Amino acid sequence: MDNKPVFDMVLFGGTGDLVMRKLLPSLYQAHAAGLLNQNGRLWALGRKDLGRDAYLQQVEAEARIHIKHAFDAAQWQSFCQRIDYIQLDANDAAGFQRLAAALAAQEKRGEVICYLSTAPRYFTPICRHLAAVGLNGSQVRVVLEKPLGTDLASSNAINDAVAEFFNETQIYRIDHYLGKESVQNLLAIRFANVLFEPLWRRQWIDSVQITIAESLGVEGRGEFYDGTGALRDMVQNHLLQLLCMVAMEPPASLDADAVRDEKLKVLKSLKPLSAEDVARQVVRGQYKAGAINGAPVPAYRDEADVAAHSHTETFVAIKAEIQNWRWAGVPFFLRTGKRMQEKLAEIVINFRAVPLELFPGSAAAAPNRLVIRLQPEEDIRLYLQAKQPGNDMAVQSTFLNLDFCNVFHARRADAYERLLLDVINGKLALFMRRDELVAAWEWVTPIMDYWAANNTEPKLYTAGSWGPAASSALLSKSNTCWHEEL
Ligand SMILES: NC(=O)C1=CN([C@@H]2O[C@H](COP(=O)(O)OP(=O)(O)OC[C@H]3O[C@@H](n4cnc5c(N)ncnc54)[C@H](OP(=O)(O)O)[C@@H]3O)[C@@H](O)[C@H]2O)C=CC1
Ligand SMILES: O=C1O[C@H](COP(=O)(O)O)[C@@H](O)[C@H](O)[C@H]1O
Repeated sequence: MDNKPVFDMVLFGGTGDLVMRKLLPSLYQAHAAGLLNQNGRLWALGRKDLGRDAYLQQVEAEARIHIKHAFDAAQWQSFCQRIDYIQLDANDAAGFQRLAAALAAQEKRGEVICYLSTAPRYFTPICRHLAAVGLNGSQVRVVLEKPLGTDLASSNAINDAVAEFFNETQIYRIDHYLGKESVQNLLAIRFANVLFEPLWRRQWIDSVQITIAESLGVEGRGEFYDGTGALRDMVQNHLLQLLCMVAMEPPASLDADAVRDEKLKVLKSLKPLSAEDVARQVVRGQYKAGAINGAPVPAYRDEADVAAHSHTETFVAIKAEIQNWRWAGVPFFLRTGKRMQEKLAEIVINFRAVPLELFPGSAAAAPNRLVIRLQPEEDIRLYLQAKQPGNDMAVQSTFLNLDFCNVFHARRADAYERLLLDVINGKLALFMRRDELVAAWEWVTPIMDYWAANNTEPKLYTAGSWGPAASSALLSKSNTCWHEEL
């Protein structure tokens, strides 16, 4: 007896990069791990009249690249049994009728999941046409890919359009950072242990850093990126979601709304940034030519489809503050950038110094630090002071290391796999609710406004560095420095 939910997953944008590179490989992994109901089906959609065989040929060529060593020919063949291709243009009702007919012809029917992996301008016609063929009932879920707008008004317009046809509980807004194992582990570390919770507050924490650094550049997405920039691409969503996970109060349960209510409170407690605050507390950067791992890379402005005099930021650092009883006065430093020295995502909790130095023979005792590494590898390090071996009573810094890959040998699911399974299982906790999105846009709006009003030139940084010097200066004003500078 297969107790897993039966589903029909409809992939709008089925020929696109995201489906080929992330969604189908993730679904393949779930299939290979036996996590999908045997009657679960995948319907890939695209405008070309490809036919199933030609589509599958294309998918297999891509899958071999993206699945890499986990590709198994026999598993792949059985996975392909689930896949069909339907020609559909978002603006043409005929394709939706073909889709509805194909779904209706299924012997076993379950949840219908419509994954909108297209540009957001197609969301409205897609939802309208789905409703017209009856595919917006309670058994239908709709997954929305980012970017959900470029500002609050456009985000509201997209959400209003989708809300005309779907209830909030049918809408899954993806932020793939919430699917990362170590982000969820943060909840476990905080709320399944007594050790940290008493210390997790302004009395004991000096500052928090959240970094998402990439060594890649814009990778063929120059046109999209040049109209977007790092603030909209990474800060408004991923970085603020990570901040919520660090700062939220313990939820009453792990139910979707219990978790999302707590995240919303954090977003609403973020101190609004005045124009003066933006000038002082936000660093806008853009990479110039440099080298990554010894190989030369061009300046952002020389990337394909990027305007020659582009002001778009590829780097942002922000000092944020949360105005509530737990966090008042604790700076949260957020940072993201492309073409940084290495790919690295981590959360650093800097604890306060001990009130009295008892070990004068040692170098000044470094305060405790908890470093939660999300990628490239996942681990958690708790930096402590310990006695140096020998006769002197001197201490030195060392760390306890929780290396998850070595501790837990189970297969680690990719973020998209985890989130796709949650959609199939109807779990909304790791998806953004509309009010969270609104609060996040509201908080970044003064930054966008200030940059636009002042035509703020990004500060240039060398590709392969850790960003502009102003980013280090931002922290030194608070008597601290980025983790890698320690
Ligand atoms: N790629 C990534 O890593 C990420 C992408 N995203 C977002 O996901 C969305 C998809 O991205 P990506 O896959 O990279 O984009 P692509 O440009 O690679 O693919 C776009 C897809 O949209 C389809 N499409 C275009 N016009 C229509 C139309 N009129 N009717 C129906 N389908 C149409 C195309 O199908 P065809 O041409 O065959 O008709 C194609 O499958 C974008 O909003 C992107 O910003 C978000 C996070 C990461
Ligand atoms: O959403 C996005 O995220 C990726 C970085 O994701 P990661 O999981 O590889 O850290 C980023 O490259 C892209 O610009 C952005 O749209």
